[in-house]
Amino acid sequence: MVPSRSSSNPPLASSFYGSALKTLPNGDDSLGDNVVRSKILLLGMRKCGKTSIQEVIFNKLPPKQSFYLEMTTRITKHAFDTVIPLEIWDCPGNTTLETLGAPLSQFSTMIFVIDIQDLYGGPISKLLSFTIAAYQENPSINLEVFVHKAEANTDEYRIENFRHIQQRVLDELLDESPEYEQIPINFHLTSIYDHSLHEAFSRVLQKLVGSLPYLEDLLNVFCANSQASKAYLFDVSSRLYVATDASPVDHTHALCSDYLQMLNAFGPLYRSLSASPPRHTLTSRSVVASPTTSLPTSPTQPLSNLSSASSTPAPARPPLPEQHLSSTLTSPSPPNYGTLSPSPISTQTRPQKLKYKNLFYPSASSSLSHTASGGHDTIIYHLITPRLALLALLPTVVFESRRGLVEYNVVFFREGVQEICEVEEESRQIG
Ligand SMILES: Nc1nc2c(ncn2[C@@H]2O[C@H](COP(=O)(O)OP(=O)(O)OP(=O)(O)O)[C@@H](O)[C@H]2O)c(=O)[nH]1
Repeated sequence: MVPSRSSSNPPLASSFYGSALKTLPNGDDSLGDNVVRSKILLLGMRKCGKTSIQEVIFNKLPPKQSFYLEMTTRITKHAFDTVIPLEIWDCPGNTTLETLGAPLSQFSTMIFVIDIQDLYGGPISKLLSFTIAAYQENPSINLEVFVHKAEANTDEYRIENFRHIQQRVLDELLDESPEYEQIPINFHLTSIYDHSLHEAFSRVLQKLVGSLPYLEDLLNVFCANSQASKAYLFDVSSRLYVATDASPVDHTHALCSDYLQMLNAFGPLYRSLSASPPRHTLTSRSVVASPTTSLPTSPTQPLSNLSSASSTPAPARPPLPEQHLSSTLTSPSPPNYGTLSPSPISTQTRPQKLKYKNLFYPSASSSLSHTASGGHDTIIYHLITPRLALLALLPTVVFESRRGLVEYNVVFFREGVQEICEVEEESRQIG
């Protein structure tokens, strides 16, 4: 089936687990869903790949099918719910400041797409006019440039063209006025045919998530206490990572993204099975659906603290079991696993949050062949909220010997993330 961009019938995609993308009917200004959405403006010349970017990330369009997308003739607004609600404006190639029909101050982010194979004169002068106007109207706007279709160039030309575009934009801004030198513009090399697009868009998204430092703190603590070498909090549907721990993002991003894609593809096959309680082992050892997890109680911190942008240190809540795993690893006598059996993670009767009540949290794991360091790693997946999942890598030996404790740490991690998400949602409710 050829995907059409001109359809005015929402939704394009939705699912219970995962994010939902809705296309707003032409002319509609809002979804009427009473939430404040962060608006992202997607601009560029004709055929530079704007709609492909939006469709591949948010509507699971197979990249090769982007060839059949029709030309965008009117501004199309897409609403997408992840850790924060987004509204993406896909603009036709001939959009100007006058025809945009909205002040640039409304937007949190402007993404300007430049085809790496294009002649750069036209796109760059358009980029400059939007950048200067955006900066004057809204100095705090995030300005992002996607140098797109990067895979079409050889490695050598890709980097050369990327640098050339970057330099030319900065030079021309400076020519306009010396004060524009300070405009912060971020450049990304992207392609729908590899992971670069998801990685770049993830970085764009992260700048909009006010609670990012807290999510990162939770991931750092999880990694430290579970001996994980890397952990990501992914939006399940779009496969954008909304946060990661402090270690550098490397090839593990592609690994986790591919694993999530595989689970997204096969997950629905298991859903009906896992609907019946209590727990079902779905494959020999790799995919497990757990029933609703009862979350351990811990003292509640005022939720407003979590969302404040002040320099307050990491919130007192959620209290992850500090050193829990590491201390037991060095403990001479084996810990009492008691209620720490792998799945269900905890069966204690604890107060549950209404919002996440009656949900079940599938998990999965797979052991990987030799890693660069020569050892074996295991990749784990745990659903954290209906939209977010934790993906992490840890040594297989740790996973096999201390799986219960790793999963116990996941319970605390989940509780922390759920609270942060609740705060984000509350702060964006209108009325
Ligand atoms: N090689 C390559 N082609 C791409 C990439 N992204 C998009 N394309 C192709 O570029 C062409 C135009 O893509 P669109 O998404 O329709 O571009 P657009 O900017 O929305 O076009 P208009 O609606 O005319 O403004 C299609 O043939 C896509 O398959 C990419 O990363 N690499």
